Amino acid sequence: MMGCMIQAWSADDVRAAEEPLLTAGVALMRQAAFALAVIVRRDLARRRAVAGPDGELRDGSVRGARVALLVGAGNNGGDALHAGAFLARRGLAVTAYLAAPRVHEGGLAALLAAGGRAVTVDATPTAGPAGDSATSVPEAATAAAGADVIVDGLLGIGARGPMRGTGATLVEALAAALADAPSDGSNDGRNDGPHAVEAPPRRAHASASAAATRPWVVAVDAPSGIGIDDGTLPGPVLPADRTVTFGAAKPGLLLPPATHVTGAGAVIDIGLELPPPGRPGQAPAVVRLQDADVVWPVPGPHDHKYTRGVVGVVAGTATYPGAALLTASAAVQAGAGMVRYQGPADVGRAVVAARPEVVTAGGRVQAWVLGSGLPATGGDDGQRGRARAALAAASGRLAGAQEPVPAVVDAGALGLLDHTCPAWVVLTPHAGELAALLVARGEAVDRAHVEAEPLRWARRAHEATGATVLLKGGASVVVGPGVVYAQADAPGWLATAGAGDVLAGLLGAMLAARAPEIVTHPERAAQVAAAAALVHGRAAERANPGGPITALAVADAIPGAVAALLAQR
Ligand SMILES: NC(=O)C1=CN([C@@H]2O[C@H](COP(=O)(O)OP(=O)(O)OC[C@H]3O[C@@H](n4cnc5c(N)ncnc54)[C@H](OP(=O)(O)O)[C@@H]3O)[C@@H](O)[C@H]2O)[C@@H](O)CC1
Ligand SMILES: Nc1ncnc2c1ncn2[C@@H]1O[C@H](COP(=O)(O)OP(=O)(O)O)[C@@H](O)[C@H]1O
Ligand SMILES: [K+]
Repeated sequence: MMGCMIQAWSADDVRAAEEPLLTAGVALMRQAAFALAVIVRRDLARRRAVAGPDGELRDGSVRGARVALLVGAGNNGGDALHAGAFLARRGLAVTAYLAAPRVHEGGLAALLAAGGRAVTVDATPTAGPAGDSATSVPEAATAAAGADVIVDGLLGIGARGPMRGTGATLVEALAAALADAPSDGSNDGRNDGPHAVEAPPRRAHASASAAATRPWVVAVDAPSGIGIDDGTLPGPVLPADRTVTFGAAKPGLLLPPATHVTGAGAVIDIGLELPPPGRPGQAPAVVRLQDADVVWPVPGPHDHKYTRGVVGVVAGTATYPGAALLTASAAVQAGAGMVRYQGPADVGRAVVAARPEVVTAGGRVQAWVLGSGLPATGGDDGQRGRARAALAAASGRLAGAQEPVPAVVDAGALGLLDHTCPAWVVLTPHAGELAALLVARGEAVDRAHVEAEPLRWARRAHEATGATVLLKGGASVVVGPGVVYAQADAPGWLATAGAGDVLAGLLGAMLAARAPEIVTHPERAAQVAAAAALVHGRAAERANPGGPITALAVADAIPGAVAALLAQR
């Protein structure tokens, strides 16, 4: 692994990595809790910024700020309690809401000794741990919703299944209470991943409006109740503005849908060795590429159009001619040596009129882009036949044909896969298309199932077809042989017709540029697909930062996005 990609390790691997340190007596929890407290203080100070004499905003005082700790039965609650003790010692008003009959004893003792309060939360209050009082779930939710910051320490990597018990009812009540409170906009909903430790922007603090503003929610290790290893949302979860995670990112922080409730990130180094001692060669469960990880061949003096890669496009029909232009444009803008279009003559003429770089003459190609703008059923039989022939050639199944080459199989071409594919064939379905592909293979699954468990179903599709699978969505999941990538690089504005056609063309150009390498090392196709999702997202952002975009504008923003990535080298 290279660059600065984010590696997420399974809960089991993280535990295995913690074990030797805990055996050696390293105080991992105190390290974790101290880092958590520092980040909570810093985020709070930013949110309470005040204007200095020069008019510049400066971090504000956090003294007296109200901190609500949500504390579960395990060590995740222990982290929250110890962090609360640090914060109480710095003058913050810390109250722990204990959502379990027994909580981490050392953490509770530390909090009480530091001047914090603890309240047992229960529908039918009974005597709780020493030094606390009791409250009902609605009272606790109302009180926590009125705090300046909520620290969610209900469940971490010990979570099994949907959150149960008092923690679950508390989170449900709190989520309802918070939904009514206005946000101050500190978190714009963008998830830059666990390594994005930047503090929220400074906001001028006005006590009247601050009282009405919803609290900043900091998740300890993970938003409690997410599927730590699979990124599912099996039950109640409190969406976080920041997730402070220990030792390494966890898969659920990167994978959809849970990645959308993690907020900003922060991975705290607590000295874990990963892969864990005793598991050499163990790979991270999920990887997220960062800008520096994008491999983009830069042409040199000996290159010519054929070494740069020729992309063959079989996309668009008389009914959906726009897909042809979007796919071909993206391939051109991504720097393909040449783009050859195959399709109905009038569609080809329209493509060439708009993009004179495209040729319609036949010839050798180094990667195919197949199926964008081809309906799943019916439509243009000629175009379907071309796509089927190109897919067979790409897969190496056409007697006497050229060497196999990578292929992107999109939209209507997904239904043409009747054989097992090599992994240099990359499928690019959205959730509905992935469900249809699996239904055709005997699975009982629909779009909603795929959206709820994207990793599971993308993996199933990879296993069923052999192909690399790029499952598109607000965050995209790529599954190839032995690897999983999860990219969340795009603004929501990218959810617009034709955006997927642009991704297909872009990915085709990226595969064509490295075709011989990808066919020799098909496991690398997944990394190229993940990089294409990243570049696609960056281009979308550049197309119109913060506002609506069109698919063609995304294609036209690819050159600038690539230049910006290369300039970071
Ligand atoms: N080891 C260390 O020193 C370090 C650990 N660290 C921290 O520890 C965290 C892991 O701690 P952990 O192993 O105690 O598990 P944790 O996530 O707190 O939950 C376990 C408790 O929850 C319960 N429970 C389970 N599922 C449930 C559900 N669905 N709904 C409701 N309850 C459920 C479960 O009950 P049980 O299943 O046993 O009945 C048990 O009581 C980790 O994320 C990190 O924050 C860091 O400080 C670094 C050093
Ligand atoms: N909410 C979202 N946020 C960011 N990107 C999104 C979102 N929804 C979809 N996308 C991306 O937009 C593209 C849509 O592709 P697709 O569904 O195939 O549309 P089309 O078939 O119209 O081209 C995909 O690349 C997908 O990852
Ligand atoms: K948590």
